[in-house]
Amino acid sequence: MKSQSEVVCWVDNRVATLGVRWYNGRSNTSKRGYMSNQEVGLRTVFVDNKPTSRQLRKAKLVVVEGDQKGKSFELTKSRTYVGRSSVNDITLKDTSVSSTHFELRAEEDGLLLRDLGSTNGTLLGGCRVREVYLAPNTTFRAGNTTFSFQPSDEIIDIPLSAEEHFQGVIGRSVSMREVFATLAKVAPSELTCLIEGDTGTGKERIARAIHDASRRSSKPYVVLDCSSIPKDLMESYVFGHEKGAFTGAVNQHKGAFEQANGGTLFMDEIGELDLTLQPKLLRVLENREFKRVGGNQTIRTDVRVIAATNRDLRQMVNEGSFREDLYFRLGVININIPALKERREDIPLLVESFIADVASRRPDLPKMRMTADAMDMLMSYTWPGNVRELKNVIERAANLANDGKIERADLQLANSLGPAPVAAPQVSASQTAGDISHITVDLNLPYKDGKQVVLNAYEYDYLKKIIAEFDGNISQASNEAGLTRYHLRELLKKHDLK
Ligand SMILES: Nc1ncnc2c1ncn2[C@@H]1O[C@H](COP(=O)(O)OP(=O)(O)OP(=O)(O)O)[C@@H](O)[C@H]1O
Repeated sequence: MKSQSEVVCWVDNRVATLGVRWYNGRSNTSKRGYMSNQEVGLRTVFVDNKPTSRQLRKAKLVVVEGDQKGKSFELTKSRTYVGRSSVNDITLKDTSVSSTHFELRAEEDGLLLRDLGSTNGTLLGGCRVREVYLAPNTTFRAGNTTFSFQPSDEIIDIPLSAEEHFQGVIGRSVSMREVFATLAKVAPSELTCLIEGDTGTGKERIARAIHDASRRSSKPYVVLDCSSIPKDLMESYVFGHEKGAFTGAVNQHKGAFEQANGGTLFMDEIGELDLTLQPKLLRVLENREFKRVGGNQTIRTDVRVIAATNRDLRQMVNEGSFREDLYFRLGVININIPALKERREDIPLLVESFIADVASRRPDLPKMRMTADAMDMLMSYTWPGNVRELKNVIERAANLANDGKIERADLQLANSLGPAPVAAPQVSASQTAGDISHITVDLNLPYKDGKQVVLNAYEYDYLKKIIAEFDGNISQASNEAGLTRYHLRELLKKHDLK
């Protein structure tokens, strides 16, 4: 049996192997060195085997054909969105270009050009491409505009945190160290933040960490989950109401802004905020004042707002279901949390912390340890429910383990490809909304976690069926599902079904 430290060490070796894969095609020495002149994209700089910073090569997109011929756009971020809508980093005038047409993502392997489900496609060498790494001076076309990709000599340094945690948020991956470095700078400021990431990636945890590391830490921290509040009560939840403002308003009520006065208001699932309320929220963010529902008095407020979403707000703006001005106002600082499967190096550390967590709550349980075989399974699983799912798997396994030894079977993961076995909802035509007798409700899980388990299983089965039905044709499947091609592709990717 391996001791815990051996397991961690083994995982470190495993991470090193992954590292070699990331740096594929380059010499091993480059892992510790600096970016060479030929390289584009991102490069992580290691000192004493620890990632210390990232280097990003600046580049330009030059329009070589089309209405904007001769125009040049700078690429200075690790992710750049391009399209017709002003919500993008680069806005084009070409009407044959989609609202958000493609993105350019700086990665360790180079600069990735990714079509985002555009109508007219992205073409390189006459072929329609979905994803391709660009070589310097490559030309490609979107709509009637042809671009040339031209790297520059300049390098931008992106700092990484030396720590493997920030206010209780854990991670040792390069992407989380980058998030921690941003949080350290952003938390003491008064800036509004928008946290984006899939469900269960830790957005709420991070919002709390920002509050705890801010000057407001001794003041209230109020959470408002926009997805769980009935539409007609939302305004009252946010701004409060006066007695008699509507039927049932028997007393005056202080809303989230008043409750959070002096502190932080975390608005979770901001994408669910009704369109009619969005201008009112924008006004408070700009003027710091509001009125209760049914009230005439203007109330001043001193609240820092942190919003989070697992939906693609840019897409929602393009579709008209989220206001562009509010999107920009909330995203003064954008924090993007990657899915767990994109930062598997974090898993051992998270596991260690979740095991310690169970141990502190259950001193009656024997000392727990994870077998290398079980850790191997955790490292290769797809984690559609992200860190929340990992936490629940560990919690359950700790209770099932024999003599504290957590083995593969205790994890109850179906395999390394699909979601954990759960009672998936079988909805028949005769079932009415609200009839959930066919779903097993597990009261051992908090509401959000239980809901996610069912949702994951539903998504997985739905995607498998719809893709099989249309023989893998994304356009037809997305039409039938009422999803954009981009959204469907993202869901397939989330469940490793593409
Ligand atoms: N990096 C992390 N370190 C420690 N715990 C984490 C981390 N990320 C997530 N968690 C834990 O995982 C669980 C889910 O996290 P959280 O609720 O913050 O996710 P979320 O992204 O806000 O989910 P949703 O989109 O469903 O609201 C929580 O118990 C949280 O404490």
